[in-house]
Amino acid sequence: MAVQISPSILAADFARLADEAAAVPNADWLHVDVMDYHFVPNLTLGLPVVEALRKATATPLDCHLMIADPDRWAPQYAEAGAGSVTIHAEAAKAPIRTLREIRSLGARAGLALNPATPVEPYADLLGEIDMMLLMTVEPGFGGQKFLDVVLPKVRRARELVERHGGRIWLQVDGGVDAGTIERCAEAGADVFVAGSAVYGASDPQAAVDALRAAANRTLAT
Ligand SMILES: O=C(CO)[C@H](O)[C@H](O)COP(=O)(O)O
Ligand SMILES: [Fe+2]
Repeated sequence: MAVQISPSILAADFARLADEAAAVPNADWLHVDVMDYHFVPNLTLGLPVVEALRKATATPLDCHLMIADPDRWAPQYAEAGAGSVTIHAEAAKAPIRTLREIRSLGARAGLALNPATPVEPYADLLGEIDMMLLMTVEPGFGGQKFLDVVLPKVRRARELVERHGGRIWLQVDGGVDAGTIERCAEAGADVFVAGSAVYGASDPQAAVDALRAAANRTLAT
């Protein structure tokens, strides 16, 4: 399992996004939280910003759509050049069609589950996805406290993914920092989103390196 770190620009300075992307050249992805005031009680950014970011950085964009109608909008994020597009299981009405469309447009397809959404009902969809995102906070805001209660689900998701061939990435998102990343890695996550822990640090690049080292240490033991 190769550890990947995806800094969330939700915690970056929105007035200086190109500089903030350049501040983490060692990141595997840039995590882009799209919120629409409907699926979550917050509003962030949408397609025009993703299109602009795409031109401003070579780091692939990991778009996390917290929107009420992902079936309608997700393909456009793939068309805008996102390397990965993740939709929420709680919001999608036609997840199989939408996940297939994302893939057909050349992006990786992700399925996200809120903290209280069980993973087992989605076991049959593993063939349709490249990544599963397990929320470790309630979606909507950065800087929240990590929910330990999700860790057993991370373990169960890892077992399902392994039974399916181990090809699917397992991402955790929310409250991931130097104090929680080891528990996530130990439970089986391999892609780590970190907002405050990266952009709240005085040296975001060093914070990415430290998170990666902590996750790798856990996987080595
Ligand atoms: O999807 C999200 C919130 O809905 C964010 O990606 C997440 O909260 C990252 O921020 P932090 O690391 O500060 O918790
Ligand atoms: Fe996110």
